[in-house]
Amino acid sequence: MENIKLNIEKTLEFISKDKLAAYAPKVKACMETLEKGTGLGNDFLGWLHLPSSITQEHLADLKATAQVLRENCDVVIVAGIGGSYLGARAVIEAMSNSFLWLQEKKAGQPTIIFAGHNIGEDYLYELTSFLKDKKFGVINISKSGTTTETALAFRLLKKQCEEQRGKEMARKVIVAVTDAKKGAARVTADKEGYKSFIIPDNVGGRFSVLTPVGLLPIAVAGIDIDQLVAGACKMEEVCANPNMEENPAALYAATRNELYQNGKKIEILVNFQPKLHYFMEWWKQLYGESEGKDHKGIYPSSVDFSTDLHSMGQWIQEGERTIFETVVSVETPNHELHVPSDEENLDGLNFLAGKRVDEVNKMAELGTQLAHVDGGVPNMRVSVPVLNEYYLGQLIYFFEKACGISGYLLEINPFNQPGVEAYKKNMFALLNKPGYEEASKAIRERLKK
Ligand SMILES: O=P(O)(O)OC[C@H]1O[C@H](O)[C@H](O)[C@@H](O)[C@@H]1O
Repeated sequence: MENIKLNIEKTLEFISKDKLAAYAPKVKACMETLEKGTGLGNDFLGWLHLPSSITQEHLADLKATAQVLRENCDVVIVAGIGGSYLGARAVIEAMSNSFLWLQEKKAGQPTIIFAGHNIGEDYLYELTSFLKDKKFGVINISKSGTTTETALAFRLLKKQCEEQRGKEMARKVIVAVTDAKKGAARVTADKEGYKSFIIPDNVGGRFSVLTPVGLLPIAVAGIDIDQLVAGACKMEEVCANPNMEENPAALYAATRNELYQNGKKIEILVNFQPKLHYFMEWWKQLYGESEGKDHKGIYPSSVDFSTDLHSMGQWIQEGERTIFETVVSVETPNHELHVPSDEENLDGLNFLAGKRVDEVNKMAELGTQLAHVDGGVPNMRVSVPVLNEYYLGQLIYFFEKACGISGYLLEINPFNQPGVEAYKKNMFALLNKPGYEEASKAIRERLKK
C-alpha cells in the first residue's frame, strides 16, 4: 500500500539545498534525543511509540463502550477543549458525510455534537434546549479534569442527562476520559461509577488523539479506529528512518526550520477539501502550543481553498513575504461527479463538460501553487492517496513526529504550554475563585487605574 508523501521541491528556490542538507545530522540528533528521552519535556514522550503499543484488547474495550453509546443514544455530546477536542473533531469531520446532520436518523448512528470548547451562553442555551427531548449521552474529556470550559458544560449536561434519562441510564451513557487519579472529572467518574478511560500521564493533550481522547468519540461516530491506528503505526515505522531524505517527518521539520531562518515566520496549512478544515485546527494547536515559546516559533495558520482564495488569496499572493504554505493534497476523492453539458451554455462552462469536479479542483490547486510560488511563497505538499482512516492515521503521526523534531531544532521544550496559564490566572482572579484572593485584589486595583 502507498504512503502519504512529502514534496519540498517548490521551496528550493527560496532556501539553499546545501543548507537544508546540513540539517541531516541535527535532525538525526533530535530524533535520538526523542528516542532516548534525554531532551526537554521528556516526561511527555508517550506519543512517540503510542500507535505500536495499542493492543487489540484496548481497541475492543473502546469499541464495546462506543457500542453502548450508539445503542442507547440518538445524540452524543463530546465535551472537551484543545487537545481534548480537536483530534476527535478533525477525524470525525474528515470521515463523515458533510450533510450527515441533515439526513434522517439511522438507528444506532448517533449525531455527534461538540461542547465544552467555548463559554458561549447562547451556544450552551441552544444546546441544552435542543437536547430537551433527546436520548443523549456525554463523553466528558479532560486530561487535567479541571478545565473551566469543559467542566461548566459537563455540569449542565450531567444534570440534564440525569433529569431526563434517570440516574441509572445516565450512568450508562456518560463516559469519562481523564487522568488515572487526579482532577474533578476523575473524582466524579469514580463517585458516579461511570465507565472511564485513562489518558496516560506522559501524553500531552495535543498529542492525545490516538488515546481514548480521540479514539472513543471517533468510534462512537462509527469510524474505523483499527485503520486509524494501523495508519499511524505505519508512519511510526516510516518516520523512524534516520536518513532525513527518506523520512518525511524529518525532512518536513528541517525544511520548515530553514524557511523560518530565512524570514518565513508564518506557515499556512492549506486544504482543497473542506472536510479537512478541523484537521487544520488540530494541526494549529499541535504546532502553536509546541513551538510558540521563548519569543520564537513559526505562527501556524490555515486556509480552506478554494474558498479562502476569494478572501485571503490576495494577501497570500501579494502581502508581506513572511509566509510559506504546506498543502495537504488529497489525490483521489471518494466519490465521482462529472460536470454536465448544457445545450445553451449560458454560464459558459461547457469547456468543463464531462470532466470530474476534482479535475477542476486539481487545476485550481496547481494554478494556485504556481501563482503563489511566483509571488514569493514557498510551497510544500503532503500528498494523501485518499481520505480514509488509514491515511488520516498516517497524517496524524507524521505531523506529531515532525513537531517533536522541529521543536528540538528550535531549541525549545515542545511538550509544555506554560503561556496558556496567563489568561486563566486573570480570569480566575476576576471571578473570585477560591485560592485567588490576593490575585483578585491586585487585578481589581490594576483595573481601577
Ligand atoms: O484536557 P484538559 O486538561 O481539559 O486540557 C484541555 C486543553 O486546555 C489547556 O488549557 C491547554 O492549553 C491544552 O494543551 C489542553 O489540551
